[in-house]
Amino acid sequence: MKDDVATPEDRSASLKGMGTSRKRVEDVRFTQGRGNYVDDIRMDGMLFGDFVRSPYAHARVTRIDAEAAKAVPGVIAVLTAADLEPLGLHWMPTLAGDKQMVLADGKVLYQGQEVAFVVAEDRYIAADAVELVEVEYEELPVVVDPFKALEPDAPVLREDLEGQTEGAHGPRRHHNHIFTWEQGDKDATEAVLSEADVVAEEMVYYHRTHPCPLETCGCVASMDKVTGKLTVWGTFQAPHAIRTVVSLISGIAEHNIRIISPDIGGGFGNKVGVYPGYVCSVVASIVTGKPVKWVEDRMDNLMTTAFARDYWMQGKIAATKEGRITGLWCHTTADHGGFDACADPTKFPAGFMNICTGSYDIPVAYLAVDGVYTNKAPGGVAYRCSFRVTEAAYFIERMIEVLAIKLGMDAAELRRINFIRADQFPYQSALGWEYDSGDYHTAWEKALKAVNYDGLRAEQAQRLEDFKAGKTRKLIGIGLTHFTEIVGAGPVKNCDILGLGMFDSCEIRIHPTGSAIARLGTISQGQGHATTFAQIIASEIGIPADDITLEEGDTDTAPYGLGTYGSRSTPVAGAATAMAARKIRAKAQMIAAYLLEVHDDDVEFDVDRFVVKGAPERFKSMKEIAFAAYNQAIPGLEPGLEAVSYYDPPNMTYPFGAYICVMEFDVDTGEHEVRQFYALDDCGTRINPMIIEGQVHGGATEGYAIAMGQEIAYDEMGNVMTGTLMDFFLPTSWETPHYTTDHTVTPSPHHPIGAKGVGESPNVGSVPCFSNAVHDAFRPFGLTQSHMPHDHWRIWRIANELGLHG
Ligand code: PCD
Ligand SMILES: [Cu+]
Repeated sequence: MKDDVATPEDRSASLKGMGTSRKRVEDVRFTQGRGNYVDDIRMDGMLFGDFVRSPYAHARVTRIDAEAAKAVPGVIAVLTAADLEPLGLHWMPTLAGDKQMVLADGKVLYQGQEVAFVVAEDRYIAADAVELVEVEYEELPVVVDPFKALEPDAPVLREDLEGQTEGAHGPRRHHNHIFTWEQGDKDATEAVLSEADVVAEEMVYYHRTHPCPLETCGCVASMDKVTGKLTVWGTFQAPHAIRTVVSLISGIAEHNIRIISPDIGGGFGNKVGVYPGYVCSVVASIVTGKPVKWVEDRMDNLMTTAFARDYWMQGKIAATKEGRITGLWCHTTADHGGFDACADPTKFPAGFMNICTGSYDIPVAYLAVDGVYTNKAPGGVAYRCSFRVTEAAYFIERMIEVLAIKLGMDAAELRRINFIRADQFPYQSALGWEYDSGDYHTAWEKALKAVNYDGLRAEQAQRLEDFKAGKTRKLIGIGLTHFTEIVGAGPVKNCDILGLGMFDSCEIRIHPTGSAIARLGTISQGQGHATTFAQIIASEIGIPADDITLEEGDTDTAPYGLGTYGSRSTPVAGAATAMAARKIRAKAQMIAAYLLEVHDDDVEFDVDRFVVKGAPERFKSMKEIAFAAYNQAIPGLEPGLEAVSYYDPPNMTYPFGAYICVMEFDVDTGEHEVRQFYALDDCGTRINPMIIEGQVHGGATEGYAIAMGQEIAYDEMGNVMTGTLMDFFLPTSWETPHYTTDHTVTPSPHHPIGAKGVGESPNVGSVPCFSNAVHDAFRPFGLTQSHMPHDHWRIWRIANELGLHG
């Protein structure tokens, strides 16, 4: 038999298990135009919805006249808040404990807000009719600046909350104030700051941006009046949570709701939240008895769905003369827009921003975050870090640079002397986290060596001399970052969303002939879960990954899970997958021992079989065991071979990375060139190195976009200045830098396979890296801090303000 002669290495290779760069199975479908996205769904009699949106950022809605729109042939209905009110659906709960208007109820709070929902026989008729809905607005004063929003005489944005001094996250001290969240020891930190040798202080702003996935948000809602069953296909990153929310707000029993996330064309956090379009489509389907589709256009998506960041972070960092950091202080003003619609775990209204001590051993720290309402779109979920770790990493990595300037020190050296040492893990941070594992010094040295750091600094110094001598107009900037991520929300004891604990799940069913299907509570949006989760199972139970079907996103078949965001799939659902596989392996072991007529303890697992200890020629392959399981394998033992695991992780995982980039800046035009970008990631055990590399390329490209040009900008009237791809920067292959990827492996001690997440890391790490390169180039001329995005105009302006234009 072939089986008998194959070496364990050959057998292992044929499984395509963990550690192999297995090709992405989903790409066969995607590259041949056979993906199935929401907009591909077509049903008999399907209607289309489109929104009338507010042109004003703050206005009272005094009259809505839909008569002309309703008269258009093919228009079926026009919904307004007045129609939703009797159903109690004119407002909906947000994932952050706030409530949000589904359709304008008396006033609008941001440009693009949903005012009325037109339902028609086709999309074009709906769009035409939208133009005919007459809405009268009475303009109100607009606030787009969160600091101005907190002034005593600022206009009242949320009239529905007037007089409410208690919010979802504690006391409110002003009519536009949402919450104050405090972590750490304020007094101790302030004491350290007042006595320190050196204190560096800076306002670090992380601008408002947007993930802009290729596919916009959308859904098809179909209420079957005969069966009473509501099915909704949609771009949902958390299908089960959506099902529960729909049940809670509609009163439809949860078993009568089926949520399906088909293929998703990129999520990046944009598709975590609940949008008015979903609610309106469901209501319209119930009212009309027909399926209703709603799909945003690009402007809808950019202007109204979950934005990212918009954090003003005032920082102070204290150190000794030698550069040992002694304390960190941060006060953040967080601009949440018109409604607080973030998707952070309940106890963390500013997400995990308290990871802002970063990779450094900082004895005391204090963080306060004030959430503020402004006349901008709500959200704050996205992107590539749902939980504000990007903001935290940007803050600390900028503060380190600012401190290095103040100390007159090399920033690589400053990091080195402050890193948490390998022997300090598990490490308790001053702001309350227990970092599971890390080896920062090793990663840092490897990175510095890989780019020849000293050589780069010498070249940079030479260039500076040449610049001063008038021989060149280009400066070199070296960007450094060492980030620590926190992903895998999360232990149910401290992480829930709307009361739903953030565990995750996997169910595996082995078929008689030894192939299998696995279903998870997560949902891939392009990450390649069908490829990687099968690899975990392959390694755990010895069935080739190619023989395993992986399914996600259908709430009628998948076990309950909290979905995919915050790089939680690998840390949580990945762990559930390994645990479910191990349950199967345990039963397989019993069956194998019985068939081999030895005691359970006398067989051991060997790649794809159980062998009798000391007698490897006596074995039962997993294939044989699977078949036996469907007969009376062991008298009295229940037939079948399947298992489910609901996994509540004991801790988060803490991936980290060392990123270095080299950029050149043309002082006269403000143009830049990314000469080199080196990314070392440590995500613990690596499941699929090729997919990890793809994640790093994608995340770093998004980071490049954010740092160097991407922004959702508003004018003072609250108009979105960047609502189309003409103004919103999305890098193409032309602008995208070349990346060098590298890694170290420090497994997570508590994760069953030692894996940590990686999807978010490259964004968390690359933004400060690019931004630090900009600042580094101009450091010799006195630049300490300037706001992103560092587009050509802003870089030109820096050069100009520093007097470099002669
Ligand atoms: N160690 C390791 C880790 C990991 N991995 C892989 O990698 C990936 C990823 O993972 P993770 O990290 O775990 O993550 P997830 O959960 O899955 O996902 C999520 C993320 O993911 C990322 N990436 C991506 N990609 C794509 N393609 N698309 C998309 O959309 C996206 N998104 C983004 C985001 S944004 Mo948020 O939502 O904001 O929070 S979060 C996020 C997958 O596949 C996995 O399996 C491996 O292999 N290994
Ligand atoms: Cu995150």
